Amino acid sequence: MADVHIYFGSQSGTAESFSEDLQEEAEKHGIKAEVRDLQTFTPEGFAASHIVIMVVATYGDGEPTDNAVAFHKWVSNPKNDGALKGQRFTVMGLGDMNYSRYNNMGQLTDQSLERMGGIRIYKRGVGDDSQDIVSDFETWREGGLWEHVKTAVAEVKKEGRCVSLGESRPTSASAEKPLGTAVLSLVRSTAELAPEPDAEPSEVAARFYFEAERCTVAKVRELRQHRSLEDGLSTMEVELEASGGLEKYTAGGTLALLPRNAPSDVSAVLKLLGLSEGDLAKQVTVKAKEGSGFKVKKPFPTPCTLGDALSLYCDLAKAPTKKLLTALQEKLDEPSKEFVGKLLSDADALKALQSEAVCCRMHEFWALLGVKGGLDPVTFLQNCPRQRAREFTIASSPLMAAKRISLCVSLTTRETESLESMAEKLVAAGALPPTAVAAAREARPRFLGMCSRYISADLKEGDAVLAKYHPSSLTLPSKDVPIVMVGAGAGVAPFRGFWDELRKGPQVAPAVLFFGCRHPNQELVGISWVLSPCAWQA
Ligand SMILES: Cc1cc2nc3c(=O)[nH]c(=O)nc-3n(C[C@H](O)[C@H](O)[C@H](O)COP(=O)(O)O)c2cc1C
Repeated sequence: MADVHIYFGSQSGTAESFSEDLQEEAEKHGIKAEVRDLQTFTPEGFAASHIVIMVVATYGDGEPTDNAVAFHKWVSNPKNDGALKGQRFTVMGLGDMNYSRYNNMGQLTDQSLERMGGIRIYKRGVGDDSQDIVSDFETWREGGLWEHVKTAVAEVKKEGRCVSLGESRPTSASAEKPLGTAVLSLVRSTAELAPEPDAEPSEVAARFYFEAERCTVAKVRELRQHRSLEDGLSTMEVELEASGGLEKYTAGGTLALLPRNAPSDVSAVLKLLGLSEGDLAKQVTVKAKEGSGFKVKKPFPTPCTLGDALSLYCDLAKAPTKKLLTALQEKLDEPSKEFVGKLLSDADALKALQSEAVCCRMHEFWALLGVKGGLDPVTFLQNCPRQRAREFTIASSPLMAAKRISLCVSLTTRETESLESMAEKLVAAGALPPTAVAAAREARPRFLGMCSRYISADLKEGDAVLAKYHPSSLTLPSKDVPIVMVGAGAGVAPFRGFWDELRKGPQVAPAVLFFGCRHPNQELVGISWVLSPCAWQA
């Protein structure tokens, strides 16, 4: 029975991975900890936890993540005051300083748990995703978290509280069957596929793959006259067929879209796995290690092609995580195995290679270690960091185009810090082999946003994408009042949808839209669709 339950509210996986780190660290401190997804929240189960660590992100406009909606509703209801009497808690909130309701969920959760009778055992942490959220998390954790948790564990034991396993168990979508271990395998064709066990997503990112709508791209259009990926002046208009859950979209809402890795990154990783382009058509399938009668947690929907697994569900634009390195280490040859061991025991060196400043991609990382092939494909697929959907504000209105959703996407790009200089330092420290410096010289010196690169360079009419709609609190005023809208670049997106609403709706008060752009000679196409409705201005 766990001493501590670590609950996470996460949309794109950060809070989830921080929770896993906390669990690992708790074990090192001799504390038994269990990570729980707030998706499985029940009032009885939560109240039965005597010590909780909450890691909660904020979404929308100060709102809970999808998996924390029920929990947030429950803790916000004053009728439940007192329901958590004596529960020990601490909260780590994740947010982004650029949002007006910065870290709202961390703050509200902290206040609510106290109001409900909980005892705060350690200060609330605040992580800012616009700066260095990992450092914020580490600073919070290292400021005395475990000492306070240990004291709380001792207090709870002294009070003689014991948690009955039955009442504290979270519920599960397919709870009837016991949970088995998922084992992936690769088969040559669909004819060789066996029936798969019942399954649920293994992590927050994976839930998106299972729940998103598969929709068709109706149009992709460049909004600038001079398109250049490298100078960052690519802005695209994308139109998607709004099917299924997307049909209820609203202007100003959010569309989350799953990107694909760059084909060159997929090819480079294929070589590392000892496979060729011909193998992309192979099928990835899952079974339960324990046999039939067990359900499993799947990392992504299967059966699927190896091509989809690598380009859609794995994030190949990142250096490997500790989890992937640990899983692959045993099957590596010397001296790569030894260097992986060194990086796993040197947290600073690994963190430097994973940093956003250098943006070392998957194949670039392995090149630094001198690994040219031989990584086990199944271990890689099972443990690779998962691809996250990226969110865009919708730039259309269902009043104008009920079955079409438009997005306006600018390429995100910047120079990276020199991987070569970093490699030199790590070679000098013995964390990388001497060949790493030459390998680092081959790395791409620019960061290109994962989803904006995909949309700018690869997406085309007729393609299928995975997308999910989220409502937003960004709406037009309900009263007929004068409106001023100001948007620069792709930031004009929600106002384009609002403009359409205003043209179709009963508004008589004047409205004006100011559009800002960098180069009058390069952005005429973008301006044309923004300015033409201005003629309507009252
Ligand atoms: C669409 C969207 C809306 C967000 N809204 C807020 C917000 O209102 N307040 C805030 O502090 N952070 C906000 N954030 C930032 C996230 O909370 C932050 O990136 C966090 O690290 C995400 O954690 P997760 O990966 O566990 O979901 C928002 C992020 C996105 C993508």
